[in-house]
Amino acid sequence: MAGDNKTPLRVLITGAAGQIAYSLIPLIAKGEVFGQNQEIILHLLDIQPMLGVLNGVNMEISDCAFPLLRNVVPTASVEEAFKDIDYAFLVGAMPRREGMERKDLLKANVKIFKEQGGALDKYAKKDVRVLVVGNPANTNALICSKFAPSIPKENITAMTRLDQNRGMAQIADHIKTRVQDVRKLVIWGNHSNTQFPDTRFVEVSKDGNWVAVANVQHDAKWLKESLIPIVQKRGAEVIAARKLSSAMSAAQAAADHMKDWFHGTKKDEWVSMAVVSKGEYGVPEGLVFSFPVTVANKQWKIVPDLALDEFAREKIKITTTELEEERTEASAATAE
Ligand SMILES: NC(=O)C1=CN([C@@H]2O[C@H](COP(=O)(O)OP(=O)(O)OC[C@H]3O[C@@H](n4cnc5c(N)ncnc54)[C@H](O)[C@@H]3O)[C@@H](O)[C@H]2O)C=CC1
Ligand SMILES: O=C(O)CCC(=O)C(=O)O
Repeated sequence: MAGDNKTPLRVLITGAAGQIAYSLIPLIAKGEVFGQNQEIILHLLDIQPMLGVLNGVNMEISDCAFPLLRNVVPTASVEEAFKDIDYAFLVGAMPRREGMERKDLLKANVKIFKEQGGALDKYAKKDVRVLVVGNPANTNALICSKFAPSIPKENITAMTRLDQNRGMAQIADHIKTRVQDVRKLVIWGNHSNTQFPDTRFVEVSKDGNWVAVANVQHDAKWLKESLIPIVQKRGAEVIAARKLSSAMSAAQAAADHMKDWFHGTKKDEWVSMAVVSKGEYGVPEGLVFSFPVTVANKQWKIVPDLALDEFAREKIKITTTELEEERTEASAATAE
């Protein structure tokens, strides 16, 4: 029976009248994130001028007749939206248009995340788990956490799962296998074109066994060099084609991120999440940085002791420098 006897989870989506939310809402309401026995109360936040559109979205939610959906709270009130929430997808922010870099969004968007950090601090449950999707996602998460001092820093993460999914799909296509037969692609760093998609640990399932990608037919140069710019520039490529940024795939990645955080990762599976650094792999403390993680009991853990060669170190340095610059800019913008 839908929901069983469990208490419903209060799940917030911000930017709820926007395009990512439109694809994300049904994934959550159908039980694909928190499970088929978990009832949900959806809190949907957007800004006042979008309330008419949000009302239309709410009508469609009703028309879907989702069995797991106990209630919907569509609102432009930050207090109402963040009140007692268990999980938050912070999507609402200005998206990039053609010709812009994600960091061009920084000044406008970090102010939103300063306000929402304050709202998490004041109104959300203290063990709330947060996924920041709105760009620049890593630095927005850092700012959000800075203004939510009562929420553990580990509970505020940012999304690089779309980059992981993009890379895994490209690899599967390249070596002519199924995407579920590829694992351990690592995204290091920023959700930007400095990110480092690292293929050195990739494994492929062959005849029922996982083997290093080096042991299957592949083009080593493509894997080491070509894949990196493909993944780094995929967001811009979609914008150029659609005249809008990725939405269906972003929603799927957000659902994947939260599902793994909620249910845990499979044995020997790594996923990439941007999480607060405590200095792992030489990344400065406090940056929200994408690492390979495993998850158990709703706690992520960075995969330890991976060897970094000169190439990897250089790439990680580039994305680290960008995140440090973003942190400086964001601190200035939120002090204004
Ligand atoms: N981390 C990632 O992998 C990805 C991140 N993104 C980012 O996600 C964000 C949203 O993208 P879309 O849904 O396509 O944009 P959209 O423009 O369709 O929707 C954004 C929504 O956010 C709302 N919004 C703006 N300020 C808000 C506030 N203070 N509180 C609540 N809602 C607010 C807007 O009114 C709008 O309805 C963008 O920043 C985009 O760049 C998009 C794809 C992937
Ligand atoms: O690239 C962008 O700014 C659009 C959204 C995004 O972050 C992505 O598609 O990866």
